[in-house]
Amino acid sequence: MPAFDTIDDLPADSRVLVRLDLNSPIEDGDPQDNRRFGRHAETVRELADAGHRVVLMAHQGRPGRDDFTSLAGHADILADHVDRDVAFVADTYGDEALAAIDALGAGEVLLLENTRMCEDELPEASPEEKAETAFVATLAPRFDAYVNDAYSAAHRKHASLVGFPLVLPAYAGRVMETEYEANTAIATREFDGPVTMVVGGTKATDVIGVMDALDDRVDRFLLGGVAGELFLRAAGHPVGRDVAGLDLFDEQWAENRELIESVLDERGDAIRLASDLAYEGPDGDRAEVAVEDIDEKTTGYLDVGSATVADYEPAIRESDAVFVKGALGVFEDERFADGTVGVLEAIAETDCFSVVGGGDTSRAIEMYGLREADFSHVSIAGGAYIRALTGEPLPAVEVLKAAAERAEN
Ligand SMILES: Nc1ncnc2c1ncn2[C@@H]1O[C@H](COP(=O)(O)OP(=O)(O)OP(=O)(O)O)[C@@H](O)[C@H]1O
Ligand SMILES: O=C(O)[C@H](O)COP(=O)(O)O
Repeated sequence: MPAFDTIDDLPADSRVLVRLDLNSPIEDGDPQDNRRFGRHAETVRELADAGHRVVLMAHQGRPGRDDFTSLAGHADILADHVDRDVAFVADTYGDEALAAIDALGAGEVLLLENTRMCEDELPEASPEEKAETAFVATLAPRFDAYVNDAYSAAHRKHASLVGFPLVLPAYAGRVMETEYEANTAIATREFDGPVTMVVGGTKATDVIGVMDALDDRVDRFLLGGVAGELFLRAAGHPVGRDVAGLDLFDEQWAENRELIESVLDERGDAIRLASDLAYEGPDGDRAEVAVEDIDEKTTGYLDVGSATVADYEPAIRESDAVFVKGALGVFEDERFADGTVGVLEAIAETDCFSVVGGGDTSRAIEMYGLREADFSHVSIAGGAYIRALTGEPLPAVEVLKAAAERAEN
């Protein structure tokens, strides 16, 4: 039985207020289509097809940043995915919004303005405090139910995520359901064979925390990316040189050195480090070097090498479950995609339970023509995925669970 009620449990002909996560890259002021739209479209379509009146809330960017924009363009992209009209109103809970909500017919869909344009949304606070805001108190009485589909924002204690489910019967949408189940599997499911975690990317501080927390749930960690180079450094290799003016290595090294050394010391037998690395050679081509032959920190490395991929592939094939967090190299540049793509291909070829997480890393799947269907789950969450892996509760999920308990009693 799921931890919360789902849209299967919604009473017929409901007026539903639905929270999505349509937070997207913005280019020249316009939102760019991405996998979040396609995923949420499933929930929206299902609700509209069932004849509910569907009012959507979502956020975009953060106040003060360039990506903080209206959701007008998001409504158009979503409409293409849902294959029906998605009306938009440039208001969150004022008279215009209320009029548009009241005018909505059965099976119709309306998107409200960026929730973060409403003052009550952002400061993080308890569900009880958020439920008392004018935003929640004004909108809630117009609805029969609240649906949360925004798993990827569930680590935030914002009004649209934790306030409404306290005062309305609350349900999980399809994205919330599948993300929750897959992303908590590492902590909750029993697997018959080895559990492997591929660890890479640039946010070394986050993933090292995950490695520390998952210590007893993971049989082997396959390392690459910035985190991998920091572990190589702890093992005595002079690697981790920043290129292109970025500061990815030294600060994270200073911050995590002790933890890295202790994780390596305690779980060294479970940690596989790259045996070779790739860099940009003098003629601009990909060049590789064995880690043993690196004796000076003069080169910036951008991928794991081919011997490392050959070493990681059988480890993946023998696994019963593989979780991916972070890319093994700068896959956006074709020359340095071999590590990330090689590992993803190996996972796709096996029938193990597999979850690929992280907004950037999962982009490699479409960039290099892999099929999402060959993985058990490709997450659309970033920060929430990291927290799920460490077993940290997500506030918006906790309120959904509490709502289900309330409904049962
Ligand atoms: N050696 C390296 N040097 C610099 N960047 C690297 C290296 N290896 C991987 N990367 C970069 O890591 C990025 C992915 O890492 P990130 O930590 O952002 O992971 P993610 O889990 O995909 O993202 P998010 O948390 O944003 O959802 C890729 O864009 C890739 O270019
Ligand atoms: O894009 C995301 O990861 C989520 O929408 C959360 O966005 P935030 O980090 O701005 O809260």
